[in-house]
Amino acid sequence: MGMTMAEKILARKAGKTRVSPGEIVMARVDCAMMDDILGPRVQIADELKRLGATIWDRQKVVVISDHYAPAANVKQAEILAFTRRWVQEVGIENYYEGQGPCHQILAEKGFSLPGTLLVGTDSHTCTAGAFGCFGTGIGSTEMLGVMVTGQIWLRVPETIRINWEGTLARGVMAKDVVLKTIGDIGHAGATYKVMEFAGSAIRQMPLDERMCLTNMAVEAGAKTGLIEPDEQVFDFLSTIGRTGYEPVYSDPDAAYSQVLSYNAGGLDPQVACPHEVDNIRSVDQVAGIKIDQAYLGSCTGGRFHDLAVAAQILKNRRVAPHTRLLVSPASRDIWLKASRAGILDVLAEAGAMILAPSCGACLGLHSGILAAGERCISATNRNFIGRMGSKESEVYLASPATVAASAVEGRIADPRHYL
Ligand SMILES: CC(C)[C@H](C(=O)O)[C@@H](O)C(=O)O
Ligand code: SF4
Repeated sequence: MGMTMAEKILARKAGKTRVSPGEIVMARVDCAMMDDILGPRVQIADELKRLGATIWDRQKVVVISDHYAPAANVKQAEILAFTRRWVQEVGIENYYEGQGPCHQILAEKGFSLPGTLLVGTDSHTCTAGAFGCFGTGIGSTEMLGVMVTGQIWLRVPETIRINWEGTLARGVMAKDVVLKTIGDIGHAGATYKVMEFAGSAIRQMPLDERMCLTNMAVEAGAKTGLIEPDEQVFDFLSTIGRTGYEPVYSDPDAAYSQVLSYNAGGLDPQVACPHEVDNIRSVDQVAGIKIDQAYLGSCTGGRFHDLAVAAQILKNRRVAPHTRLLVSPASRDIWLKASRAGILDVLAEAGAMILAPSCGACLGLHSGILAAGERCISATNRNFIGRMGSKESEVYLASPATVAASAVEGRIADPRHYL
């Protein structure tokens, strides 16, 4: 019996030749990421001091201040100041602040490497799976253990194989693929499993799009999402000078707990309605619903490809007068690239507010909070009650294309009419 790529990575990290689902292993971590919310200031720094412990390998630790940066109030500013001081004090060189959501930064800086194990104090650490890296979110207590030992115990998850074959229609994006998948299996449909995305539609996707798929795996409860790495991944890593990793691939006779198969050509744009990610409708079922805000951004929907598609739709058009379009590029690099390509100009000319790369509006912390009774269509990954502001606001999740088309009409709209 063969192994899935998740099993192969965990076997490697546990120093074993093979592992099976259900088995508990002690795995060596390749990279440990802490963000500003659940990172050093949530006792990790204090406990390390109390234990008199040192960090197992500072080169393998990355700290990213993204949720609170730039600070919206004194409390956030204090947390950022604490985090900054701490990395200095303990000598962590991999510190990034205000450059964008951590999962995008981990990818850009080459910490999401094929065949490796990455843990982070943020649930969307699964984003790294687009690079063939087993990335998973852990709590702060668990992270304290990793800081001291460099190891973590994990139960080997079962894997669900999700095949998408064929070619997506124009105006249909990875976000639609993942919303459709989660709509079918439910928001707990992959609990503690791996979602392995495969098939010709996935292979055709740019890396930016693949990251949207793996990013949302946790929204179905998955331990991680994975995609077999290919030339696109290797080429990207070589441009940033990362070498020496060893990719893994699933064996043809690997065992899956479930196999789902889809025809990409038949997919319509999808929308997740309030207040659950699996409350899915196709766009034509909800078209016409009035919106107050449209949001393009986050570690799900603020990458270069997302902004480029939105700009195609918004070029020579205007955001509807009663609607706000907010754009937060997912990193400083994306901000610069989009700026140089003229994309930010197109968006701003259409009436968009261009914001700093940050988590801000995605989780209702700052830069775009919703008032009671307001409705937002968002390229992000969560639409829980109150996620982006008031408990009496509503969030609809959709692709960047659908968000852009909706901004033009001021109502939920089908992007295929604009492309
Ligand atoms: C704040 C943080 C713990 C959280 C997460 O883990 O995902 C956040 O990034 C989110 O998207 O809700
Ligand atoms: S989902 Fe939103 S809040 Fe969470 S890491 Fe991504 S951008 Fe930040």
